[in-house]
Amino acid sequence: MTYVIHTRDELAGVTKRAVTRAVVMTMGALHEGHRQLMREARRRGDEVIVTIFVNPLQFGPNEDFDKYPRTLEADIEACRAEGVDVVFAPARDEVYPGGPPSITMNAGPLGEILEGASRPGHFAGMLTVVHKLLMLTRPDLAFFGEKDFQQLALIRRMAVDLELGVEIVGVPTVREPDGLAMSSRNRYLSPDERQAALALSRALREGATHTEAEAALTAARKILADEPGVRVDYLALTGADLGAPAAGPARLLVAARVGATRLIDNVPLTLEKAA
Ligand SMILES: Nc1ncnc2c1ncn2[C@@H]1O[C@H](COP(=O)(O)OP(=O)(O)OP(=O)(O)O)[C@@H](O)[C@H]1O
Ligand SMILES: CC(C)(CO)[C@@H](O)C(=O)[O-]
Ligand code: BAL
Repeated sequence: MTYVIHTRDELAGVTKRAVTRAVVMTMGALHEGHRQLMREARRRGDEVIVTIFVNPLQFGPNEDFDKYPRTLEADIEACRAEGVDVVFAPARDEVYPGGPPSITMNAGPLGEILEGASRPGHFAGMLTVVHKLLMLTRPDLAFFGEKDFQQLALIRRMAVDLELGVEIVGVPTVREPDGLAMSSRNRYLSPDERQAALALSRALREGATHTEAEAALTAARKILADEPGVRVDYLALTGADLGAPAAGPARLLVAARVGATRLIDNVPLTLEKAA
């Protein structure tokens, strides 16, 4: 029997596998946010793979690659507790056997704004390793957190633009009871800095109570300005696709330094009126 097919839906029908494989990519130092991704992956996948790899390619020369927390034993325990089937924790040479790759991803215009403006090359390095890890693990589903909202948008874009044949699933941000977005980098904060860092989620929460763009930004800006321990890198209001804000679903995003630690956060909001 020879099938001749003409549409991508038909192609998906003939290439569909019996088992649904789900992947969660991480840099380790796992917390409840990562565990939520694993639970979603477990719920939708027959097989769950967690990757743990601190990717040198996405760190700038003055960033925290060397001091990034590495807690492999505890991470494996967390994966076990979530019923993960496979933990893939490769060494650098395993991912980049020939040294740094000469062919890499270009993150396009969306990779140049916000995080991309502050961290040149970050998204190209991130997309390159995500693409490699997708090729190595060959999943049907891949789970990423909304905490890294621009990253999630870029990975979705790459999957569509390059026909990667993987469904990218976004998972809402998991927060500490006091509102702080969970992040491996929260470990760097002193008790005073952690207190100051609460201004980020407080500002976003307050901003999101407004339905007019300028009012949302002004409210968030004021809360950030009132916290001397926080140095804002950017506060931005965008459409839900990170484009210009219009009436409807939008996103309020912040990046700031608290001491030496750079944190990001974002929340959804709905605008009645654009800026
Ligand atoms: N609080 C969170 N809620 C939901 N998903 C999260 C949260 N924090 C991280 N993730 C997601 O977990 C995946 C792995 O992220 P990563 O290992 O970089 O953790 P991280 O806490 O974001 O670390 P970092 O502090 O270095 O930014 C990403 O898809 C990221 O968006
Ligand atoms: C997606 C990722 C694992 C790629 O290194 C990283 O950027 C992260 O942990 O968010
Ligand atoms: N959590 C996003 C990866 C990074 O900051 O390098």
